[in-house]
Amino acid sequence: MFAAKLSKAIKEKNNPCVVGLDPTMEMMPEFLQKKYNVSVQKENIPQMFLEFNKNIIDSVADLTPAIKVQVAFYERYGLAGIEAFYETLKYCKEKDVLTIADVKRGDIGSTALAYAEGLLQEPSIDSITVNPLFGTDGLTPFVDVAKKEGKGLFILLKTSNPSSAELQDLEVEGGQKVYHKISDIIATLDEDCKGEYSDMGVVVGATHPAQLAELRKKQKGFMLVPGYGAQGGSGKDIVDAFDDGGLGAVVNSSRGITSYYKKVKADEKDYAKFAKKSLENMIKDINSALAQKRGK
Ligand SMILES: O=c1ccn([C@@H]2O[C@H](COP(=O)(O)O)[C@@H](O)[C@H]2O)c(=O)[nH]1
Repeated sequence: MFAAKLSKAIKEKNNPCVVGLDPTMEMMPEFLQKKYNVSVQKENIPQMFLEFNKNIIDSVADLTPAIKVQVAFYERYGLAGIEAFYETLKYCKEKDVLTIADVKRGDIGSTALAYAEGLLQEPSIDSITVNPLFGTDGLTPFVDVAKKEGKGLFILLKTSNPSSAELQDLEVEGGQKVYHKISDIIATLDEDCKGEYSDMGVVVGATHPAQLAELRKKQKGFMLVPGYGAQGGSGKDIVDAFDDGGLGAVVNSSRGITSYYKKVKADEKDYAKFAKKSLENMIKDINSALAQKRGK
């Protein structure tokens, strides 16, 4: 059900680009810092983040099929930060935008079930990211709850960071690498999938174009592709994450969108307008790379 909703939203908005809301103090316009008096009242930081996020959501909601919210940037500020995380997710849903809670959870089965129920039974969360390091019995509770709730998973498969090869590319058996083994396990999680795409998706970085192509052929779920923009990925790097109809993947950019006003030295009052501008640039880049691929 999640994958079907995501496909529908991508088609309606003609856009597979996802906005990431990972707020930091450095990202905040000075006028907001003053408004919330955060140099004195640090406890106001989460409320400031929430206002920052809401203005960006208002600005991009018509364009983006989904918004990814990385929990670390909220947990950093304790209970009030966690409240801002959930308020951000709720606001996305009010604006009819699907949500990806980037929580990267994973544990032994009993704990995984607690994580899965806590997150996937929350109405404002449509999908979460999951860490597969515990193997099948650590993944099964997430899969079971996701199926029951009609929610989606994005399971880490080949991450975007420079050191991802240290473990994920280790050779295991018959020339296979660790990420191949993870891919095989994920492929077994939804064998009875009837939809066009499985709700059991994967995360593969935009910084790994060859693996995007390879894993697109093996995986039945949507690909969440982080690493565009701030980490160096571009439209031409990610085209093979998509099927011929331009579906099957969403590409995330966080800092590249929310900090764009700083990059182009725009008036800080216009930060949300420039977030939209950056998203429009990203959409153009990706849609033209996809059109070029189709034209080949
Ligand atoms: O392999 C991964 C998995 C997750 N991420 C997350 O995506 C965003 C990327 O932020 P940018 O500012 O666009 O670089 C961030 O929330 C990461 O935690 C990833 O980058 N790579």
